[in-house]
Amino acid sequence: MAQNDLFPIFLKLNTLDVLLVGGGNVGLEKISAMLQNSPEAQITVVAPMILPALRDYITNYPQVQIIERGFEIHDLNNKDLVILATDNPELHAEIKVITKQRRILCNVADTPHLCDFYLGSIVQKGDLKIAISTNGKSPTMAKRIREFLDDIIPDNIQNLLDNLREIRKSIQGDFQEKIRVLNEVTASMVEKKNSVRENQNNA
Ligand SMILES: C[C@@]1(CC(=O)O)c2cc3[nH]c(cc4nc(cc5[nH]c(cc(n2)[C@H]1CCC(=O)O)[C@@](C)(CC(=O)O)[C@@H]5CCC(=O)O)C(CC(=O)O)=C4CCC(=O)O)c(CCC(=O)O)c3CC(=O)O
Ligand SMILES: NC(=O)C1=CN([C@@H]2O[C@H](COP(=O)(O)OP(=O)(O)OC[C@H]3O[C@@H](n4cnc5c(N)ncnc54)[C@H](O)[C@@H]3O)[C@@H](O)[C@H]2O)C=CC1
Repeated sequence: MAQNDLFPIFLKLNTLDVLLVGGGNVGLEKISAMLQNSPEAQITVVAPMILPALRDYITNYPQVQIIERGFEIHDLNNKDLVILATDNPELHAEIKVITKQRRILCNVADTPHLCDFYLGSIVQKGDLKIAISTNGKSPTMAKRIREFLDDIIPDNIQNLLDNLREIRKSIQGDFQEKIRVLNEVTASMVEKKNSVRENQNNA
């Protein structure tokens, strides 16, 4: 079976400097994906034309900076991540060469072969966050799975997480003992799934 070789990580965008090149519809999609997840993300947008909807969107995020002009190479200075979202594929290819030389991770919207990383579909329920990727095969399927998971994961999952955090803090004993207690108190979460499976198998 084909395998998804991507390695998911969860970035702290408030501690990184992101450059978004392009401020149109695709730029708006990418910046809202970042800010919905990391409202304090440090983002600079550079583009000669900024979509009014993007300008409106970032009024809630005073740390986001806009530079209204075409991309210049020095825009890459002190950047950790770059997202390219202009309507100029040649420019994307040129910038990608430089980011590679400078070892800055780069996502080129809608151009998988130029990406060092992909954006995922994200389920958010309080502190719980699930990132979904289809290995670039079908972003629409990723979106649908997000909607499905969002629907079935209860909103009060946060209470459960908060309780587990308290239990985690209160357990005495060594590391092994901690793992044993936490496995025990969460066992019912998987037992339920197993019993559904058994019922299905018996049916
Ligand atoms: C490889 C990747 C690279 C990247 O951009 O990071 C990529 C590539 C491409 N997207 C394309 C199109 C669409 N992308 C979306 C939506 C999303 N795309 C996202 C990620 C990714 N898109 C990365 C792989 C993720 C994975 O591994 O699954 C999501 C998950 C995250 C985000 O962008 O925030 C976000 C859903 C967020 C959500 O709602 O949960 C929709 C649907 C819609 O908007 O409703 C469409 C139209 C329908 C369709 O084509 O499916 C095209 C064709 C462009 C063209 O036709 O010209 C390419 C290029 C190609 O495939 O070659
Ligand atoms: N809008 C969409 O949902 C989709 C768009 N695409 C493609 O993606 C590309 C981008 O789409 P949109 O965001 O809708 O286009 P757009 O026209 O709304 O935005 C393009 C942005 O790139 C900026 N730009 C152009 N040259 C630049 C430069 N030298 N430096 C910095 N910024 C520069 C423009 O100022 C503008 O902000 C297009 O090629 C489009 O065909 C593909 C699939 C879907």
